[in-house]
Amino acid sequence: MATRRALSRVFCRVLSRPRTRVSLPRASAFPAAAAAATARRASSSSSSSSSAPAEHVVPRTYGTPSTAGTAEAAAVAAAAERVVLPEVCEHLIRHGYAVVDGALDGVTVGEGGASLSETLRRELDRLASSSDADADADASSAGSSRAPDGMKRNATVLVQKDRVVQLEKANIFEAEVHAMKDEMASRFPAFRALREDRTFLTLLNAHAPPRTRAEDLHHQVVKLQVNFGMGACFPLHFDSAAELDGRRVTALTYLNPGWKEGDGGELVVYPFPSPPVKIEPRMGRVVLFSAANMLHRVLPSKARRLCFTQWFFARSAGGSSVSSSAAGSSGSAANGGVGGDGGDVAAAQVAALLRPEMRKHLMKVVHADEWAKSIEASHPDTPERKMALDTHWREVDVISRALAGKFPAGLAEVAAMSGPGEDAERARAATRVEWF
Ligand SMILES: O=C(O)CCC(=O)C(=O)O
Ligand SMILES: [Fe+2]
Repeated sequence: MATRRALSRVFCRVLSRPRTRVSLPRASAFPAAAAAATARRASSSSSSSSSAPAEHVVPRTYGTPSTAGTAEAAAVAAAAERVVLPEVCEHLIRHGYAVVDGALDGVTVGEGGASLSETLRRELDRLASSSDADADADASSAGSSRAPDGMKRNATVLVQKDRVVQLEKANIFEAEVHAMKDEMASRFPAFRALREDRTFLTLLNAHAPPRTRAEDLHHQVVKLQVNFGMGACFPLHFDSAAELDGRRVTALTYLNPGWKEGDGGELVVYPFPSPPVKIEPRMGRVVLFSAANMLHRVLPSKARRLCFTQWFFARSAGGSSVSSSAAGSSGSAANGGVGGDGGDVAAAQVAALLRPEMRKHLMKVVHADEWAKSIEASHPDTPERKMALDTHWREVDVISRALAGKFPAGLAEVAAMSGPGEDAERARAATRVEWF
């Protein structure tokens, strides 16, 4: 306990660092993408061609997406080309996250139509505002607002030794586009196009190429979310566990034109050993990060807040290159660096601690108190919440004892490296951290 407190005291800091982001110019600065979008629109609407008829056989295709050739599909593809740029992917790979502004605002749905961000906002607003008076038997359990028609309360599954329980969040509701019945999905054509169009996924594979075929991005899901405010939030968490689930990249898009300072609901990412980064949920902003390795949370929101998530999956779980090619690790690192001289031992321990699998454990200790408070803030006071908190503190104690016993020299260095000041910044710059 004393070790844990000492460690988290060393590490705990306020979120004071200004936001880092990759800002992109608006539509007109991307003539190639704009031309491509126009061309796509033109080809989808024109029915005649001046060139000679093709001689080759037209292959039969299977599973043509229902949105193929629509204005929504063209807009979604054009927006993906503006988000998944080489420099954005470079930032994503190097820092574990990237923020892109303005990409969806500059693309219109059809000639002279609304922007893609506004079109998506209207669709999600319509879903979040729908209510079936009889449908929500669920409102009482988490003591909050009722579920919009077609949405479900966000819940985390807690696996206990002998049973599985649901830990529900207050005032946050979600819907997965692929789970919608056809009739319902057809009422949300822009989201349907987003789920079906593969431009985003293909560009991620092209600009952030996986090191093995098994890690190639293979499919995607889209989850819509409404947060009704009243302090609703997400606790510290990772989106996936690489060994259990093939999710590699998370892309969040925020649709809140009226967001202002004081509304809360900021996303915080923790690219440790760099300081946490607070990201406001502003209209049209897209945030990408490593689904398996980026710790994040959502701060309590005072205002209604809309967003959606795109998750990009490898074909199957496991096969993560980071677990097999640890950043700068040596054989002795996993063994606490036994056998080298002092400096080598500390360096080997730092490398071992910063490997994604180990950093995940380290994060629990570093942010132990904030993590517990975020669990409390995100869920009503129920036996399930108590269970989650007990599990959290049990894990923190086990991990802190294990790490302090095995990596004493490395912990001291990592603590110094994650602090403020130029020396710490230099140390971080010299350390390669793997995110994917
Ligand atoms: O709403 C957000 O900004 C993030 C949501 C999130 O972390 C999740 O759905 O896993
Ligand atoms: Fe998340």
